[in-house]
Amino acid sequence: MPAVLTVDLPLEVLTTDQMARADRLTIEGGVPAMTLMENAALALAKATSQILQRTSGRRVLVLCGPGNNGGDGFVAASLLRSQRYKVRVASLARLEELRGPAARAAAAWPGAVTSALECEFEGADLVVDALFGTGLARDLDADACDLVRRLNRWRRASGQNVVSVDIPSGVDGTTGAVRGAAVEADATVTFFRVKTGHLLLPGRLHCGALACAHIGIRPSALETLHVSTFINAPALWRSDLPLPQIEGHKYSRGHALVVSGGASFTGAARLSAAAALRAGAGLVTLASPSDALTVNASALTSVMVRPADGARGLAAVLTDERKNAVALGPGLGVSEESCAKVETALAPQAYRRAAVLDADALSSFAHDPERLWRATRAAPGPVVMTPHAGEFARLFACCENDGACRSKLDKARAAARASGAVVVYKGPDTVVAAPDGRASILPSATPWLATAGSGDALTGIIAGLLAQRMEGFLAASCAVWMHARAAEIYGPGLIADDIIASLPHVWRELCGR
Ligand SMILES: NC(=O)C1=CN([C@@H]2O[C@H](COP(=O)(O)OP(=O)(O)OC[C@H]3O[C@@H](n4cnc5c(N)ncnc54)[C@H](OP(=O)(O)O)[C@@H]3O)[C@@H](O)[C@H]2O)[C@@H](O)CC1
Ligand SMILES: Nc1ncnc2c1ncn2[C@@H]1O[C@H](COP(=O)(O)OP(=O)(O)O)[C@@H](O)[C@H]1O
Ligand SMILES: [K+]
Repeated sequence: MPAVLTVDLPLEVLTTDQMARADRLTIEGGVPAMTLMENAALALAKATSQILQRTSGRRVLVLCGPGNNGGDGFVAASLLRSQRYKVRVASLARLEELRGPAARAAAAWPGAVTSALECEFEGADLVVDALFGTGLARDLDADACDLVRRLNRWRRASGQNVVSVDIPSGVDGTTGAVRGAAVEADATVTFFRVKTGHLLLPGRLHCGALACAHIGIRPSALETLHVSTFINAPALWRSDLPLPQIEGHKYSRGHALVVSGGASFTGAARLSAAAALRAGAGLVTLASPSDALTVNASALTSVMVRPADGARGLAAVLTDERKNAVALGPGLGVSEESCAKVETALAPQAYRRAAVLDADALSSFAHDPERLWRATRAAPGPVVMTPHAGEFARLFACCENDGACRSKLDKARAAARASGAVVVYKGPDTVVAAPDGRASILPSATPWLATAGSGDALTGIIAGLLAQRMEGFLAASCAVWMHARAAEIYGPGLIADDIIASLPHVWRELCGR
């Protein structure tokens, strides 16, 4: 998928069940199913024709499936034919098996229909994939898998374009999983709202450029769907973004405390501390074990350093109420002492202190996650946890193995519910989930982010935003986006320090100056 961090897509993201309800409500409200299908086909034909004009192609092969996704294909085929493209149609089902609007769409197609299983791709300049959409209910059978794999091989060998209707056939629209085999598309035109399967891996990698078309479903349909999943884009959190005020001062921008590891593990916490400052915290202090004080102090300028040995030392530093956000984990070490430090940082207080837990602050509880959750649930302020897949598996095995958790999104939500914390489940499709059920999915991220210290920088950005009193879920979502955008702006060759150096460019974009 091309970079879409700054592309406009509607924020709400639906499951296939929610989309089916939106369809049903609209049809019950008086919009005929055929009208929705015609609108969907119009958008599809427009996108297809734009690609054909760009590539000077004229010959289109439309592959139609047994449901309404295939119906969209038949209507689009008729539209493209009326625009004088040379269109062939191949169907997976026998025409007499089609029902409802799909049957009517097929009956209105004036040309021949061949069998999709036997069709040749040679001679096509573009293939429209209208085999399966949001109604995919099980794995593709062997014949359909074979067809999809042949299509993918032809696309790679010929360099021609494939446009998928609604979702690449074979991708589960809700989980993003591949059900046997899945079409690799250059572009996907979906309808009304993006589905979770478009954003979660591996589904996202099959979509190509994703466009979302209006087909006559009113946005008010969203009210009855209780949508709680959103694309992680500035529109989600921009109005809550903390900006320095003319009448403000450094203390009004918050004071983040980052906890350093021992003498040979200090770099990670320094990255977090620098990132917290760049994210806008007015002050950042590094709480350092005495044996690491010199190395930390000699490597820092705008970040302050204070001695703090063990959990007691940390408690002493934290008596200063102005230190309103604390970050622990990077370089902390996996140990009982780290557990004690986390419990100290989360200890109930009369004032609201936010916390970010990453890396060793999570792994130290791998043998007893319930102990961590007792602390996170009792914490006086928002808690954000930032596990990568390995840390998530260690800490949230119960959510990993729960049969009801079918996707990364489900797992992150279950983890947030269990812990009472905001969970940032990192990776190329980072999911942020809040205990109240809200979730965001990052729509793209450069793989250059997979570099040592990158997660430490993210921890710091979250801490910096929390110090400025941004709400937990929004702060975590915003930090994940800023981190990815900083990397996107910097480009190839990125190392963790560059993410931090690139943050002023991200701020400039967000502030519009
Ligand atoms: N509703 C609306 O108003 C609008 C809907 N729109 C369009 O409709 C699409 C949804 O249509 P849909 O619900 O008919 O499902 P669809 O994706 O075509 O597939 C279901 C068919 O496939 C079958 N089937 C399933 N899995 C299978 C498998 N593994 N292997 C083989 N067969 C399998 C299943 O049969 P069954 O499970 O009953 O055996 C059924 O026949 C949506 O993506 C959008 O493009 C737009 O026009 C806008 C308005
Ligand atoms: N392939 C990838 N594509 C995009 N982002 C990635 C990829 N791999 C990792 N990331 C991101 O990079 C960061 C790595 O964090 P983490 O694994 O904790 O690294 P470290 O421990 O070295 O700091 C996370 O924000 C993660 O989402
Ligand atoms: K499709």
